[in-house]
Amino acid sequence: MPPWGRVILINRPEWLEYIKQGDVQRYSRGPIAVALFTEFPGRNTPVGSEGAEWRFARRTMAPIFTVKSFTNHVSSAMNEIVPLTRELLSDACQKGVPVDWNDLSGRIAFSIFCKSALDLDTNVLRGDTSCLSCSHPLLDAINVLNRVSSSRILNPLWRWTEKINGVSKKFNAAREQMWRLVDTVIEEQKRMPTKSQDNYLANMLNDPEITNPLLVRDVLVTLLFAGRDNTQNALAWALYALMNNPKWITRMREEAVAYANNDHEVEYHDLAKYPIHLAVFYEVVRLWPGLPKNFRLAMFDDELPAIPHIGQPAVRIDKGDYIFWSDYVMMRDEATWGPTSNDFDPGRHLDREGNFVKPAPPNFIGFGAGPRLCPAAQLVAYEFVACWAGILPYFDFSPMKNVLPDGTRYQEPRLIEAFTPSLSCPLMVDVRKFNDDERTKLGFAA
Ligand code: HEM
Repeated sequence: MPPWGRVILINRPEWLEYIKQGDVQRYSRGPIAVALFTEFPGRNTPVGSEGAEWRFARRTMAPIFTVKSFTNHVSSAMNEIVPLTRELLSDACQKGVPVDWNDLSGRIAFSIFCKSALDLDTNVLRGDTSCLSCSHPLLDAINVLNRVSSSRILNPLWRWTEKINGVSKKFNAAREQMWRLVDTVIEEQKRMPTKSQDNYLANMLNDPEITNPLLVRDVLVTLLFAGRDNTQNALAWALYALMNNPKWITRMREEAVAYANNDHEVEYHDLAKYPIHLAVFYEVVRLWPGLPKNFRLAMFDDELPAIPHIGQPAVRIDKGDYIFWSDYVMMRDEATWGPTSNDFDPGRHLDREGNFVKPAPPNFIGFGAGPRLCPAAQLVAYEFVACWAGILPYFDFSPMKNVLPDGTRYQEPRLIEAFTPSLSCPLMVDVRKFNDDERTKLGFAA
């Protein structure tokens, strides 16, 4: 056995759940992942820390993932951002221009987070399509950091190779830029006593237990990254899957029309009324999970339990072994999900009466399990439902028919090699707005 332990690849959900339940106590991310995450998103975050620091970072983030925050802040952000998205899509229809839904999803996700947690208008999303050609320096910097960080997972020599190929310079410049921008947001919040003191950042700054300014910065960076990236991917893969399975668009639309309210977008407390949307969301996360591949380091000798029903005996684990798995492969495994495991079928999360049946570990591990379970699972489900319920009753989408003057055409996206399940290319779609007759037929009051 090599001195650094064995690398054990697992594909049984029972074992993955076992390891995740032992997270922090018996299994850790290990020094490789911690070194990677220390660079980005930062040392003082749940993803980049272990033990007491991890606990403190989780507690620092907790207020953003409460029902109070969803009800007071996220719902009110959705009331601005969803109508703005509709305005933008209407503008695209009027001008007859296609839209890169992958890019637009990122703008929506980024705007929701900035508005709800920081009370910040970033301008990456406006009511006309001209905003689609403008970027935001923070988004650009995070994109560079994400791409470079994920390439490091498979390159143990990155500290050296990046010096030679110049990538480390690019990474450091992007990180400086991101830190500067985040520090500016923090300073502005501190300077503005009249500004709402009831947002997440203000509360964090007023918390007497949070004395480390680097913690505030790292936590914001993590949330900006996670809040944008995974939400973007879920919205983008959803449209890709839905365009290939239009009957689910019809069902979502019917559900959205049934509960549509002229005064406001879907509110958090109404989430349970949207079983079809929730089933679609969970099916998207099953097929394109938040972290397609992952690993842990065993901190003690241990044993993966026997699985009697498949005749699998227990497996010895030694301190120092690395356990690898792929959520992506496991959640498409026929042995767990049946012969249609690779198909997009939200129906598998609905019972006979059409109630949503939330998939859970061990089979469904799209949000992880155990102590490191994604704290945002409920938040992102709400954002997803509110977005689609606010869009599908008004618009129809189809893969872009024409080829643009610069040669851009509709392409089937693939999963790229990254931390998160990012799309390999723009998702170019044509958008069509329903006219009044069509909307009446859909069930909207005239
Ligand atoms: C569809 C959307 C999302 C999916 C599928 C997803 C998935 C996951 C998964 C699988 C993990 C566990 C990682 C592990 O075990 O190593 C995780 C952790 C985490 N997620 Fe999410 N996530 C999503 C959205 C978000 C959002 C919107 C945020 C923040 C606003 C967020 C914040 C975090 C944080 C901070 C952790 C680290 C938890 C820890 O290590 O204690 N996630 N997420």
